Amino acid sequence: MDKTIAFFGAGNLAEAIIAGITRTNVVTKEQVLVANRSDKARLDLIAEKYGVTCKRSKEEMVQEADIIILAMKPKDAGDYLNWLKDYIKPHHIVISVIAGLSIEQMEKTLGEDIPVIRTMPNTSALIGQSATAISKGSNVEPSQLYLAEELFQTVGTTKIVDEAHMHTITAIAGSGPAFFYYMVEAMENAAVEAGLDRDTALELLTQTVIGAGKMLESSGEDPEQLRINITSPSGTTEAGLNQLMENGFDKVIKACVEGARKRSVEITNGQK
Ligand SMILES: NC(=O)C1=CN([C@@H]2O[C@H](COP(=O)(O)OP(=O)(O)OC[C@H]3O[C@@H](n4cnc5c(N)ncnc54)[C@H](O)[C@@H]3O)[C@@H](O)[C@H]2O)C=CC1
Ligand SMILES: O=C(O)[C@@H]1CCC=N1
Repeated sequence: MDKTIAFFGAGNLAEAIIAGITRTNVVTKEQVLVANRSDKARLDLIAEKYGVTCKRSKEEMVQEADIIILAMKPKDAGDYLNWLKDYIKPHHIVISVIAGLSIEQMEKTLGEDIPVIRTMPNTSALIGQSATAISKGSNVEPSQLYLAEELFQTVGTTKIVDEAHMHTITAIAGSGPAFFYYMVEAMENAAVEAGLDRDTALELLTQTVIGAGKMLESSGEDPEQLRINITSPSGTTEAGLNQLMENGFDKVIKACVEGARKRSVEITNGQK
């Protein structure tokens, strides 16, 4: 890809994407420019680890960039967009990974003529396994959308979606890995309480999650059928599932997804 990519924000998510795009050589390291607001040590670490360029001024970065990636927290996005609007040109493509920041909000500040793309990746980008949803603004050419897909395909799979679904997608795919990690933590703790050593528990759980994910991906069965296949009548799985059902698992998960989704709506509405 003959494009220069400027990251504004060098946090966890930016690092995951930088790791992916530098690993796959979709652009050269020199074509990746990174800025952070204040944490210089963090920037030095990113420069050392990935060989990307972290020494340009923010103004120079915008001038050199073809693609500008917004990777700061939602609360910092407004100030940054207000700054960017004086430097941005219609040849730039702006890609946001920020939860709750709408295309309308970006276009309103930057101008209707600026191509703006909203995405929702997750931190599995670090190992090339993100599930990234992508929505395009009103001024995005098919070739520009393709470029965004190409970029995020270096860190996993991509799916073009209607922006209206971004709140839900942020809950299940952006935040989603954290919910699975929490479930693994809970299962690990339960196994340890029952006397298994932590390392063995985590090793077995990790492969169990990987195996289940790969079955979902490639067995051709839906999750319900895969669950049924494991559940022998009067067996151990049935006994465990009964506990989940009796203790309101479905309700808890629904509340979890709804809580995350609602928070995304609140962020869009400017709530702290
Ligand atoms: N962490 C995750 O799993 C995911 C995060 N996101 C989104 O990615 C964004 C970043 O999240 P994290 O990386 O977790 O946050 P983080 O807090 O680790 O990193 C954000 C960085 O942006 C920097 N920053 C703030 N204002 C800046 C500016 N004007 N110019 C340059 N840098 C600036 C901060 O100094 C900080 O280092 C958030 O908006 C979040 O909604 C999206 C999907 C998943
Ligand atoms: O928790 C957050 O707000 C971000 C967005 C999706 C995942 N992490």
